[in-house]
Amino acid sequence: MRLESGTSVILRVEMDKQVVTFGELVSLIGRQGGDIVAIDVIQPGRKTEIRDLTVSVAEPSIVETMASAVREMKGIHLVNVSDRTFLLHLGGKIQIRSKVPIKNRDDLSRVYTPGVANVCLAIRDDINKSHSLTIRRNTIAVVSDGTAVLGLGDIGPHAAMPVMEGKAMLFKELAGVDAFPICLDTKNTEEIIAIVQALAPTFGGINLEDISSPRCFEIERRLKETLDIPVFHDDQHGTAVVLLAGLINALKIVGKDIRDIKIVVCGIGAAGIACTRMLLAAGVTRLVGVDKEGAIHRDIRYDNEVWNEYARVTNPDNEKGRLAEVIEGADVFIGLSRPRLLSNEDVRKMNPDPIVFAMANPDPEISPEEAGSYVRVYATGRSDFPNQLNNVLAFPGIFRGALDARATAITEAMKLAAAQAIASIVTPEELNEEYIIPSVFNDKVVPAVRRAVVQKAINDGVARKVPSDFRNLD
Ligand SMILES: NC(=O)c1ccc[n+]([C@@H]2O[C@H](COP(=O)([O-])OP(=O)(O)OC[C@H]3O[C@@H](n4cnc5c(N)ncnc54)[C@H](O)[C@@H]3O)[C@@H](O)[C@H]2O)c1
Ligand SMILES: O=C(O)C[C@H](O)C(=O)O
Ligand SMILES: [Mg+2]
Repeated sequence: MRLESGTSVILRVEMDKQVVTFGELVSLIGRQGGDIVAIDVIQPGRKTEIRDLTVSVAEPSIVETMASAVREMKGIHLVNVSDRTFLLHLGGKIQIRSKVPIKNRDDLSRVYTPGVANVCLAIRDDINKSHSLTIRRNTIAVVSDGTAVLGLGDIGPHAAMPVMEGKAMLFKELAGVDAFPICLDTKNTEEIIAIVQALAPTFGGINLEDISSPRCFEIERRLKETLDIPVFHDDQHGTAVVLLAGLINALKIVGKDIRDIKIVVCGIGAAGIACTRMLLAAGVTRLVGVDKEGAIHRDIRYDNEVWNEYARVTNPDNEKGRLAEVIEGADVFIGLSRPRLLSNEDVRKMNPDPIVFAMANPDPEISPEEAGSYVRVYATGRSDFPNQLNNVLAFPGIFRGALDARATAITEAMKLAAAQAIASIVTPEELNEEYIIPSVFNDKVVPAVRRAVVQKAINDGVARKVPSDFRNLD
């Protein structure tokens, strides 16, 4: 179990009262470094009793040793150990609620039959009306197959669900978008495409999430071609938007030009490839991609066709070798791979004023302690360090804008404008090493991204509707 420090856990214990007293259990927990802060009797009994003990611990490591000691105690059966995070997940994190009450027959006949039939027929006659007369107007699907969940890898569709529920919460809380998590029990590209196509009438947009590369590219491309609602692979484009926003601001601090710097991108998967594309579009010329086998270069023919294309457009000096070698002389490190791949020794080989964006979740490629003071600007994808570079800064506002404009697609210009909008929220007076990117909780982010996205959707001709705040503007 992953635990935060200074956390509290709940031990559910079944006690055989003929063998052990509660006092003995309390003192054992105390000796192990646990502080019992609450006791709930779950199932009282004369012989055996089940109790939940809320125990506060200073260090996560204490939990394991304390649990083993409790487990070994005669007369005690440790039913389970759960922390607050687990409890928050009981029964899932979201629910569906009606917008109108059904209190009488009249309500019933309008929300359901017979009244509803006229609405159905209106949509049959003009399916565009589904965007205004159904949940499509404000609902998107968050679709995953569980193959690249955070940096945890292929943990399967069931295990992916808490992340997808979390994404749905972020959509709702930050941008008022209703998002429904859908985890598919298939890794088959064709099946995923067919399923999402079949689901499309229910939704105003599709957010693909945590689908591993290279399948994610084909899935997104084909869905974009065939659907008339926006399809957006968040790990690719959401990440690229936020990364560019962060880089624009970090470069202002170190006074370097995007066209002169050397960037090393570690992890050439969904996020790494999309970020590379966006960086090249933004003017980067010296970029080397590194994956498990080392630098991606032009002297190898890769099975992954996307990497062959990657080798063609990156690595101008055709550098070879492992991360520890190609990091030499880099100005920027961008990690979109796995935890703990970059060492302090590696960052010391970088040019002065290095920028390190260690974006693997939940643990970055290098911790802030390991990065040390040599790194000038350090950012991660996490919320518990400064400079959170996380796609959550992008996807809520992007879909808010796309839904409001009833967009048919999310174009390159819409993404670029979103990146600039995010970067511009940090004013020159505010900008510093620990503040290159606005907080997720900065309430200017979603409106700014939405505005930029709607404007570009209109310019690019993908808007089917001009939102009222964009009408009658000079
Ligand atoms: N901060 C953010 O907003 C954000 C957004 C998207 C992804 N991410 C993180 O980026 C990482 C990748 O996500 P993804 O969706 O692109 O997954 P992915 O599976 O498509 O790509 C991961 C890539 O990392 C490579 N890799 C694995 N071990 C490596 C190693 N030792 N050295 C170099 N490369 C290695 C894999 O081969 C793969 O190509 C994850 O940790 C994810 O949490 C962060
Ligand atoms: O979920 C996140 O926090 C970011 C990103 O989508 C990821 O897969 O890591
Ligand atoms: Mg993701």
